[in-house]
Formats: sequence, structure tokens, C-alpha cells
Amino acid sequence: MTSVAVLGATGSIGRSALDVISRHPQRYRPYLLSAGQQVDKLIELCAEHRPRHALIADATLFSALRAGLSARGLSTEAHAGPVALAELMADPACDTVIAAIVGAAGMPSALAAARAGKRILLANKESVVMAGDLLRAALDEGGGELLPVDSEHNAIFQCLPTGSRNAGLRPDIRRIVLTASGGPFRGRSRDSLREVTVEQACAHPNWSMGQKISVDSASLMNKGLEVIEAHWLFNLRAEQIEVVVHPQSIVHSLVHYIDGSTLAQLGNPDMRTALAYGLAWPERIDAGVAELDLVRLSRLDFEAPDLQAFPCLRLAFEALRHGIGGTTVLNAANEVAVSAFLQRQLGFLDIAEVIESTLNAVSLEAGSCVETRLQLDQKARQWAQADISRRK
Ligand SMILES: NC(=O)C1=CN([C@@H]2O[C@H](COP(=O)(O)OP(=O)(O)OC[C@H]3O[C@@H](n4cnc5c(N)ncnc54)[C@H](OP(=O)(O)O)[C@@H]3O)[C@@H](O)[C@H]2O)C=CC1
Ligand SMILES: CC(=O)[C@@H](O)[C@H](O)COP(=O)(O)O
Ligand SMILES: [Mn+2]
Repeated sequence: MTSVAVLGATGSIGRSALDVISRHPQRYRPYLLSAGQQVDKLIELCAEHRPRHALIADATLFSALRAGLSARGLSTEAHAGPVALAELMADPACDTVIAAIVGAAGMPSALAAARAGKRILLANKESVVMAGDLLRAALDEGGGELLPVDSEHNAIFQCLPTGSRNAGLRPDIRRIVLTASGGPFRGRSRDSLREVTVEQACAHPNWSMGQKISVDSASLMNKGLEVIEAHWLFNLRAEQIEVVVHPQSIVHSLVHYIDGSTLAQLGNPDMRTALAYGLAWPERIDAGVAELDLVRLSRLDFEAPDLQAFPCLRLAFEALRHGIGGTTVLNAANEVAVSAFLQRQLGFLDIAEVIESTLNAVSLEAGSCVETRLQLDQKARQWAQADISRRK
């Protein structure tokens, strides 16, 4: 029996993960469910899935969590805050960690799980973008194993020789292609995006996801973050990573080999496939996802991304060339700008402008420990926030 911690259980990935886990009660048991602030939703999930532990990140909600679990007659133990989370990550009773907290907030727990030698199913791409080097070191230190859950990286992993993670160092691989849906604004000019609303930006054509990643998809920053994620997960240089727009989101990504073969992974756009793959690897289990109906699909389209209309993708490639300091600043500025957009304090086009001004203003010196990385993250957030205030 594999004991699974679902970090970010109340989110979109959390929901898909719990669906797959509950399809295989003989194989997987929920060890921990965690949430940021939605304490009532967390209690509901605990009543349904009966984990050993529940954790709320916001420590002011600890009493509400404990009282809610007890009122339901549940034996689930209540916890709160980052220290408790790091301790639970180190518990030998936990085998697998699904890292699905959104944003930089997911970085400490991903590192703790890696140091503790767990199998990590990584959805939280922001932690790789700001700490890919630290995550690699933590995996080496703890003997942990990382399985990519982001659909494109999961596809690349499936197209590589079994268990291979160093695609960039293999002489038989030319490069990889990450597919992008193009988001809800595909085909539009930059100027036409000036007045788009939060609702329009969050209406992804193919995937049902949390608000932050939905806005990232709309700006193509999601693909930029994924380019950086691929760099760290597969040891690839920027020149070895291509982005192609594929509006149907059926081909999840591809690997070009030197003999002219291109391997791709296809499937309906449903994150349960990648989560089931990560949970069971190297075996496969039912994910509840329907088989592709190729005749009904009938066609698959591909086009080049429009970097004029969507400069965030260009900014991500530039940040990657500056190294981990550049990508840490890019990520922090993007999180602040997207949050301001979601609060209707910033226009959609301003997101890229805030990121570019932050990259130009903040020194990109990252250091090589968690503390200096968090300091740089904070510095970038402060600059981005001040820039947003100046624009109001
Ligand atoms: N959704 C998808 O299909 C995909 C998502 N991803 C990545 O997975 C991650 C999660 O995405 P998604 O599920 O869509 O996001 P959601 O917004 O749906 O869920 C986010 C989860 O993180 C929790 N959370 C938020 N802030 C904090 C915090 N400060 N501390 C601890 N927990 C927190 C939330 O808790 P609460 O509900 O209490 O706020 C919630 O459980 C992101 O990094 C995203 O880029 C990658 C590929 C696909
Ligand atoms: C499901 C998933 O992995 C998302 O990251 C998805 O790729 C978003 O779609 P875009 O291709 O529009 O960014
Ligand atoms: Mn993705």
C-alpha cells in the first residue's frame, strides 16, 4: 500500500489526484491532505477520503480545522504552518508526495519531500523555476525521485527511454517540442488584448485549472515557465527546447531523435492521465480517462507562437539565459502581476511590462541556498508591487 500526501488538495490538481487515488483503494491510501486557506473544503475532503493528517497553511485557521475534524468524528490529525508540513514530509510513513500547491509557496515543501527521499509527483512548476538547482541537490541528497506531472513534461518523460531524465546530455536526442494551446486569446493582436477581463483570461479552451495558471496560459507565460521547467527536469539548454502552438491540446509534447523519429504522447486533456502515470510508474493504472477517438478528432493543427502579441514567452527565454537569478525574478514578478490582474488592479498587457521592468531593475544574483533565493524572490516582489502602484 502506497501512502500519498496531496499538497494543494483543494485545488484543481488536488481534485484530479484524489479522484485517481480513490479509484485504487487497494493500492493507494491518502496520508495527508493540505490546503492554503479553504478550511471548510479541506474538512469536507477529509470526511470523504479519511487521510491520517490534514494541514492548513494559514496557522490562524488551525482551531477551525481541528474543531471541524472533531465535529465530523474524524480521527484525522490537524496541523498548521510550514514547520509542521516539513515534519510531515520527513515522516517515513509517507511514500509519495503530490506537489500541487500553486506558486512559490510550494517550494519549501517540495524541497523537504526531496530531501526526505520521497517519490514526488511535481505539478508545482514555480518551485522548479525559482529553485531547480536546489531541488536537484535535494533529490541527490535524499535519494528522492521526481516524476513530472505537468502534462508536457509528463509527455516528454513518457517519450524518453525508460527512466531517462537527462535528455539534453543524450547524443541520440536532437531536441524537444513543448506544445501550447495558445490559450483563450490565440490569434489575437497585442492591441486587441488591452481591455480583456479576468473572466475571459481564465476561460481556457481545453483545460479546467486554477486561476493563476489559467492567466499564465492566456499570456503564454505558462509555456515560458514550462520551458524553464524542462531545462531543469531534463538537463536541456534553451536552444534544445522549442514551443509550438497546438490548439487542440491532444499532442502533449514531442521528442525529436537524431534518426528522424519523433515520438509524441497523445491523450484527451485530462490531468488524471499524468497523475496516474506518476503514481504507478513504471506500471500503468486506470485513470478514468476516455480513450482518444481519432476519427472524431479528425485533425490536429500546429503553428508558431506569436511573440509580438505574447511577449511573456520571449521574457522567459531571456530569463533562462540569465540563469536561476533571472528565472527567480521572472517568476516572482509574474506572481505579483497576475495576482494584481486577478484583483482587477492591473491590465492584462501590463503583466509583461511589470515583469520586464522588474527583470531590468533587480540584480539577478541568486546565491546557492534557500535563504538567498527567498531574499531575491522578496526583492523582486517588492519591486513589482511598487511598479504596479506607480501604474495606478
Ligand atoms: N490545474 C492544472 O491542470 C495544472 C496545474 N499545474 C500546476 O499545479 C499547481 C496547482 O495548480 P492548480 O491546482 O490549478 O491551482 P489551484 O488554484 O486550483 O489550487 C492551488 C492549491 O494550492 C493551495 N495553496 C494556495 N496558496 C497556498 C499557500 N500559500 N500555502 C499552501 N497552499 C496554498 C490552495 O489552497 P486553498 O484552496 O486553500 O487556497 C489549493 O489547494 C500550479 O503550480 C500549477 O501551475 C500544472 C499543470 C496543470
Ligand atoms: C494541463 C497543463 O499541463 C497546463 O500547463 C496546460 O498546458 C495549460 O495549457 P497551455 O498550453 O495553454 O499553457
Ligand atoms: Mn502544462
